[in-house]
Amino acid sequence: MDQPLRTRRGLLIVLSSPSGAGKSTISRLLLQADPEVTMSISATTRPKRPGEVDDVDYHFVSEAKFDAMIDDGDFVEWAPVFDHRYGTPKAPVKAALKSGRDILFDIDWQGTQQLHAAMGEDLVRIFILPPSMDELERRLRARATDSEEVVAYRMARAANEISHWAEYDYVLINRDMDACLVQVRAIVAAERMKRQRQIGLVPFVRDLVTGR
Ligand SMILES: Nc1nc2c(ncn2[C@@H]2O[C@H](COP(=O)(O)OP(=O)(O)O)[C@@H](O)[C@H]2O)c(=O)[nH]1
Ligand SMILES: Nc1ncnc2c1ncn2[C@@H]1O[C@H](COP(=O)(O)OP(=O)(O)O)[C@@H](O)[C@H]1O
Repeated sequence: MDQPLRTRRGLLIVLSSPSGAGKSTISRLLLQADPEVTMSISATTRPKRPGEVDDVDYHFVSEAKFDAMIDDGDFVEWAPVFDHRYGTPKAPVKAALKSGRDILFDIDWQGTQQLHAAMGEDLVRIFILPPSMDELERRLRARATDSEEVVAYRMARAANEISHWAEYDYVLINRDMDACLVQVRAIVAAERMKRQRQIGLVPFVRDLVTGR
């Protein structure tokens, strides 16, 4: 009898934020905590940072390969960000949704708008704000993966990314990482229940009232 309760459509969960606000960290913690969530691994033309692993953090590809992926219709969305291009491969998204699993996207506001246009119904958009611009800069430096120049460029672009905050369904302030993760998990839990009500509960309620 509990089988229908688990039947639900997969969610498309988007996390966006200015660079350094904490979305990669929150994504990693959510994936560790919740086996029903898979990560969408983007393709990018940006160089690999120290510690990043190809096909785990990103699919690091050449400009020519990225062009070919566009031409082949491999992306559900793609956009230029910080002088590089980033795109979401279509096939893993389809596979996750078909199997009823949720898929998590760490993408910017441009990609979020495109996903919304393509598959808005099951999209859950979460925007992460830093507690202050000073703290954002401190986190970018503390991460110690980017040069001074790259940090300055990302700070200069932060206000533009933040200007899209109101296009999101939920807006969180990442002061404390644990508290922020609790909030993200609460959102995911509530959004799942919404879909269960729409799909999984229909046969359950039918059997309930007919006494089967
Ligand atoms: N539209 C789009 N944006 C992406 C994609 N992958 C990553 N991004 C965004 O590109 C921006 C830069 O990402 P990254 O170079 O990893 O820097 P970080 O945000 O500082 O970790 C971030 O805002 C990401 O959310 C993608 O597939 N599509
Ligand atoms: N709530 C927080 N408090 C303190 N440091 C944080 C917090 N959230 C993230 N960080 C740190 O800030 C840096 C940037 O976080 P990251 O997840 O890489 O950001 P993004 O993916 O948004 O660019 C990392 O060193 C991370 O450990």
